[in-house]
Amino acid sequence: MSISIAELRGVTKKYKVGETEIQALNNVYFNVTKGDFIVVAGPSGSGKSTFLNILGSIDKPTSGNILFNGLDITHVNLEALHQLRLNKIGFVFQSFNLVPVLTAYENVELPLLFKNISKKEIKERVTTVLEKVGLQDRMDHLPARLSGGQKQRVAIARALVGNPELIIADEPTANLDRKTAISIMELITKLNEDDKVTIIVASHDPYVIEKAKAKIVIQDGKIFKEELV
Ligand SMILES: Nc1ncnc2c1ncn2[C@@H]1O[C@H](COP(=O)(O)OP(=O)(O)OP(=O)(O)O)[C@@H](O)[C@H]1O
Repeated sequence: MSISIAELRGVTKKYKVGETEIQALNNVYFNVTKGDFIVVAGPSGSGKSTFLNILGSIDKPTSGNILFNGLDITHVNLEALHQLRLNKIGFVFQSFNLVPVLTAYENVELPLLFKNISKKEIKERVTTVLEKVGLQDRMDHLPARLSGGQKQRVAIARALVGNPELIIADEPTANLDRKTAISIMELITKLNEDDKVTIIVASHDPYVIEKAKAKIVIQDGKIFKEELV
């Protein structure tokens, strides 16, 4: 039986820009289940980031419901959403979003500082996850002294360090050269295959699409195609 991690039920998202209303998502139903590795494709501006942000509770829908682990979280308070993101979801962004004045180690450590975990355990977890992404010899480097691929590995380590149930990656290879993009996707694929991490990733990149186990396409705010890759 498949276990639901995150689910959208009839989700619509509208943005207002001056007098104009933009409908970024239009009555979307979708369920991410445990162990999935889904790629979200679709043209620029079709609603991929909006879809991921709502799935990851970074953003709220205009109407419709969001469930996480089967519980309706549409109307829970900000503190509960913060705890959900901290404990259950890891985010990876196209532009890495690292804190420039913190080292690789400190960037990965950051989410754990909001949790009640001993210093010893924090050190063990940060070191283990940085080793997993192959950065054991770059822990003390500031982001400015890392390559694009290394920065994205730090971001992946930061997303993983809290042992999340779901990793959401928004165009994780878009700012990387081909070779680096391939090594980042190999890492993400391995996380899904070996550690059974549930992954949903937005991308136009054919290599990313090829690696995923399933694909959905969003166009004009609707999911119009769902197929196994
Ligand atoms: N904060 C916002 N305010 C107003 N309009 C927005 C906002 N965020 C997104 N939009 C609009 O919503 C639509 C969907 O945008 P979204 O970023 O979700 O698309 P996308 O598929 O991720 O695009 P891309 O592939 O270019 O990143 C677009 O028309 C965009 O201009």
